[in-house]
Amino acid sequence: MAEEFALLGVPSCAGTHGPGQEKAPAALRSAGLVERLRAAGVTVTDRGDLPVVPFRTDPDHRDRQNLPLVVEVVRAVAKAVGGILDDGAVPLVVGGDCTITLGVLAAYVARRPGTGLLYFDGDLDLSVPDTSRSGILDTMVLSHLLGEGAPELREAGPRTPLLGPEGIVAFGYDPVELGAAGRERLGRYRLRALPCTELTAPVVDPVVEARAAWRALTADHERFVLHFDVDVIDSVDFPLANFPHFNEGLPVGVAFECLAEFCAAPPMAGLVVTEVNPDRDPDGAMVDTLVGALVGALGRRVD
Ligand SMILES: NC(=[NH2+])NCCC[C@H](N)C(=O)O
Repeated sequence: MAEEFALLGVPSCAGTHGPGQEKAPAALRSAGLVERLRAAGVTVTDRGDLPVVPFRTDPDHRDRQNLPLVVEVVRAVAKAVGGILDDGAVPLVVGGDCTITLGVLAAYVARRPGTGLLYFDGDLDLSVPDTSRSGILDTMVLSHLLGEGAPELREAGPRTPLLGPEGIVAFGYDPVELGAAGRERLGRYRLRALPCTELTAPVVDPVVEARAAWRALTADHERFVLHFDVDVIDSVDFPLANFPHFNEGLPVGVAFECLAEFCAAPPMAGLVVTEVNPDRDPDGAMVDTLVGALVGALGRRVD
């Protein structure tokens, strides 16, 4: 039976640095995401959007900004993605900030415990409230998946930790943003994580590395969720992400080739796209290019 994708928009800025990402699901739809996927032979249904959560700061809780709101969105995502999985479809979740991936994993862990996470992101997001300067929760996604940080968030899924370190492979992170606490966690958990700097070295073939990354993850996991944060792309090339990485990250073509490699992998069982900020793209050209890359990547699953 043909694989069916189910598109879910999560227009939330609850856990991030500024406004704009709440417009991403609508922008991707206007750029023809659903129609272009269908034209490429991908079966997709549109499940609509969760409620819009506009950006705000939280001066009363500076180290864990908007925590109750982030938890609410995570729970709503878990419920909606759970429904998609129960229907036998493959979630295609469009954020929204990166905290939504906690909800996606909560849904998988409850139903399909042998699921790993390929974290294709410009940041490792290993901060916790106690040491974070910004208190922005989308910088703390992996730490909460691993069972650290704010109890309300790390305990929002069916088990804590939601994932062990062996359940995660990170790909393309920017070491400049890591910080001392992140470096300590990276070492302590022995996380499998390949920085962007190692992917852009002259002798390295990034697609070969991408293949090795998903294969390593699926050596002991039946399937994986692909988290794709567009901030893994160098902002000089493609300044669409909410949090910029100028002269860091992957060249746009390399990022899209790796995206295609991950998306074509048979064990890829769900895709989350985060940090798309249409305010950074007034003429819509980058959103259009991104839709083309997503369609090309998912189209590779169709024979
Ligand atoms: N997930 C991200 N955008 N991370 C970038 C890190 C940003 C900065 N160090 C902060 O804590 O706010």
